Amino acid sequence: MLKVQGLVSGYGKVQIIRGVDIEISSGEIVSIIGRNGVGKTTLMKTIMGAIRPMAGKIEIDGKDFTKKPIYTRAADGVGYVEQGHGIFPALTVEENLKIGLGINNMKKSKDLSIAHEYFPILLSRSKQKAGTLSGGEQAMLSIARVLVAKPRIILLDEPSEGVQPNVVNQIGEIISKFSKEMNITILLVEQHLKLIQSISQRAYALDKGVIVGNLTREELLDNDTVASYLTV
Ligand SMILES: Nc1ncnc2c1ncn2[C@@H]1O[C@H](COP(=O)(O)OP(=O)(O)OP(=O)(O)O)[C@@H](O)[C@H]1O
Repeated sequence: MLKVQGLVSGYGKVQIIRGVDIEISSGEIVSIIGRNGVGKTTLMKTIMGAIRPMAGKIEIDGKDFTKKPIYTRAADGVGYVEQGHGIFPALTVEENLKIGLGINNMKKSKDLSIAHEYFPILLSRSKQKAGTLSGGEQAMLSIARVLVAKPRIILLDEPSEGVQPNVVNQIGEIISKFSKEMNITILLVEQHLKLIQSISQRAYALDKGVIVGNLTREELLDNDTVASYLTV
């Protein structure tokens, strides 16, 4: 479904991602784990088209995405939940969700039912300004906003950030549920060990811009093994 080969990217002339290979099948939930600053967000942004690769190839469903810009991704079924959730705080929950439907559909009363089906709390908060939501609700909104476009793959960058532990569990269960029911592939960047372990089928470990581990589900469930990739 997603195939990344020999990917090199960074900022200016500085290489942060230094030859990454990743392969994910349709419907899989796969995590990228690694310490702070190893390049996880840079990798996600490169796959998403926000950073142009210096070398390598990105394929999604057999189509070459290497040089495609970020704004074509949503129409091609690729959703991105950026680190820090990326919601619009001055807009209402409903307006944020409508943005997920695409700029052309903003004024139409399009179907947001998928968002409400998986995140019912957002229905009761429809008219509330997104900036006044709790951390957990903001995380839910950021995921729901991508979900309304019915993507085939979602890149999720640290959805647990600023979210209470019990709500992180709840969000994890919802991600697993819609991934299974809608056959959505998930590439997850996380530091939150429990979330990684509860929903990932396997994981890649990233260190200094290269893949240093390819962990099976069994290896992921071993706290010491995972911790060795997450701690400094
Ligand atoms: N816009 C930028 N310009 C230059 N360097 C950057 C930029 N964004 C990130 N970097 C650098 O790239 C490196 C990797 O950062 P990145 O955010 O990808 O790491 P990360 O693994 O996602 O970290 P974290 O877990 O803290 O989010 C860091 O050294 C960072 O300082």
